[in-house]
Amino acid sequence: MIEIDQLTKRYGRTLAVDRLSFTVPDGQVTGFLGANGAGKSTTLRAILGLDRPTAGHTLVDGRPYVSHRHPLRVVGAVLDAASVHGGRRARTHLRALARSNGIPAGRVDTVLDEVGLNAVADRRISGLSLGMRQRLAIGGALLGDPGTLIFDEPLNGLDPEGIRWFRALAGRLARDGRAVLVSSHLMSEMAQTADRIVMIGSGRLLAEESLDALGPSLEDAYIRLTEGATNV
Ligand SMILES: Nc1ncnc2c1ncn2[C@@H]1O[C@H](COP(=O)(O)OP(=O)(O)OP(=O)(O)O)[C@@H](O)[C@H]1O
Repeated sequence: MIEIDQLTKRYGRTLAVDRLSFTVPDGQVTGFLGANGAGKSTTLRAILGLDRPTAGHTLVDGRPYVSHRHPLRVVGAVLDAASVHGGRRARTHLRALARSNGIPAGRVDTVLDEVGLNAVADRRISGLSLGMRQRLAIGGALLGDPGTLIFDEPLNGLDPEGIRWFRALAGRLARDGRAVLVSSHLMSEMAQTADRIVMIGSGRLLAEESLDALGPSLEDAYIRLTEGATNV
């Protein structure tokens, strides 16, 4: 579970996030929506301790992310799949990640299976397609079997079958009791993936609602709610 409480982040004169509060509860997929520059990445970075808030705080399972002894076992996150690269083989990459986080090596094969990369596990990452690297990054997030998952634009590079696979995976992770936060610009996809929606504009909360409460068209709700935000 993630709790964001009055999170504020200022970069010089830019107020990227402005007294933002919302919750990502266990057992549901929460879709995180906002226009370019609305403050989504800043919020995700704050949750993961990569950005220090100007004010307010973020908690994962009741504690700041950085205070968890083995963070990868608490939160799995994919912020930028393209950042997984290089000459290592996919399996070796996951093994190294497991080792450095005190995760049993046996988990690697389970995860490779889960993300559908068994057949290419011994290929070098540099030779994998963007979609395969996306799956590998998702595998890294699943490795510690965490109770909370954060996916930033996870559908980039995935083909239609990959998108369907991700949708099923997110649903399964939530049904197993995990808190799942997914940011995406793809409204139709969000409408099929999320149970609830958090929408932000200009760093402020615009809506935190169940998908059903936002009406029959998520896209219409998004346009309606973001119209007032200055940076749309
Ligand atoms: N390191 C930084 N230094 C200065 N300004 C920043 C920095 N990071 C983000 N910003 C600014 O903060 C605001 C929010 O940016 P952020 O990347 O969080 O938005 P976003 O919703 O993730 O956008 P996108 O969908 O385009 O990724 C923007 O005005 C951005 O220019």
